[in-house]
Amino acid sequence: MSDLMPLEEALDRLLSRIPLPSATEEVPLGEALGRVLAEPVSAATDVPPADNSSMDGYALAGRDFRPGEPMPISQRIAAGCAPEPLRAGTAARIFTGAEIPPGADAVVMQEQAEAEGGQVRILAEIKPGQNIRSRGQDMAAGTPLLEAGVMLRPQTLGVLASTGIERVRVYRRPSVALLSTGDELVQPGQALGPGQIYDANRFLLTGLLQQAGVVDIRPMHVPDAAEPTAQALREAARADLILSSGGVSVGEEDHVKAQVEALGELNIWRIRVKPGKPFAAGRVGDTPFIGLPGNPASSLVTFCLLALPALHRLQGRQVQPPWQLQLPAGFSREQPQTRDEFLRVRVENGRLLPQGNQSSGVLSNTLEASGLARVPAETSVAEGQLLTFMPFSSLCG
Ligand SMILES: Nc1nc2c(c(=O)[nH]1)N[C@H]1C(S)=C(S)[C@@H](COP(=O)(O)OP(=O)(O)OC[C@H]3O[C@@H](n4cnc5c(N)ncnc54)[C@H](O)[C@@H]3O)O[C@H]1N2
Ligand code: MOO
Repeated sequence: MSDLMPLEEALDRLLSRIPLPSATEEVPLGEALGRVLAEPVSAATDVPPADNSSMDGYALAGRDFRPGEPMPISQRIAAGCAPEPLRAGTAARIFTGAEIPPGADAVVMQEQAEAEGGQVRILAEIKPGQNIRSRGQDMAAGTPLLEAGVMLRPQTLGVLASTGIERVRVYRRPSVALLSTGDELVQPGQALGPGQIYDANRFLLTGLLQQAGVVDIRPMHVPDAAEPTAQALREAARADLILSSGGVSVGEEDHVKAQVEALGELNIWRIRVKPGKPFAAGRVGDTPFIGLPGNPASSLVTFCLLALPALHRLQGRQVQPPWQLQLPAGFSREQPQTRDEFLRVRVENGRLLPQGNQSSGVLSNTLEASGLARVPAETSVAEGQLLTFMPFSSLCG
């Protein structure tokens, strides 16, 4: 099994051959969710743009304050209003989010004050600056906020909006040709004939691609024959990436590998990963090609570990390793494997438990599994031993 490529080497090799996007476009903030920034962004304004109150209460100047003595209320400042300078010896009625009037340096919350007949008595000690959110305390204008390669999440959009940014420059979205190979495949909705199965991978992989931010997905079905495979690959090479499932193993019905070699090159084939050994990658013409094994669990695992980082790079996104937590095994296994194994597991009482049948043809156990646990090659597992756990929420997003 020494001819199998270790996962990390395959990932490095794969990523080194994925081009960054060449084109960018400007989009309004409201359409930017999930897009990848193509240039750095700095704060356009101070946030908040002016000192403002964090409480409903009374704004005053600390030097005018006499404990227990009434002060005249000289103005009322609601959020959204422009305050007048505070008259000496007076307080201003103020509300959360309203601008602090020039001359005031503290806000007393109304629970610590008594107002009557246009006057207010402050019942507590005050500290200069209390209950004031100062101008620029969140961000000062010009503060670098984001680098190119960052994917825009809802909170990122909120931050950009708070500083008044209306449009962002993002990378153009890549297109992906998605090939399901195999004579046995039919689409859900059709009756199954002898020897046929439903094409689970088209939906599994379409979902994973959509979740990864790909919009232009071009699904194709490819029969197990050399010329139709070549034709499909040529057509697929018009997309920015070709992602296929099946047809990469060693049988003479597996045509994908040979046809990729004929139309371009294959630079990864067979990795030290279970499930997913026959994973292949290369190019068709100049278009990157990623060939996932046909077994659905093998497709899922190799998509998460290899295709997703490649897609991130293709989108211009910084490639980050998935979350990796060390959790104790809730099982033991004496028989070591020759490949690094990625078990579909659930977490119960903080322990990792393999979920159901781990055959690479079984996908239904992912309904209850919450992620993958890695068992290194040539290693047995003792109960309580720490294993690396990667939640699906981080692996597939
Ligand atoms: N003699 C050997 N045979 C196999 C080896 C090997 O080393 N020597 N490796 C096995 C391993 S491991 C895997 S994984 C599979 C992968 O084979 P392929 O990638 O060529 O995939 P296929 O043969 O086309 O299909 C495998 C399996 O998955 C089913 N399948 C395929 N596509 C879909 C789909 N879209 N939806 C649902 N199921 C799909 C297909 O019917 C097969 O049952 O090879 C082993 N063989
Ligand atoms: O390496 Mo294969 O994916 O297990 O059945």
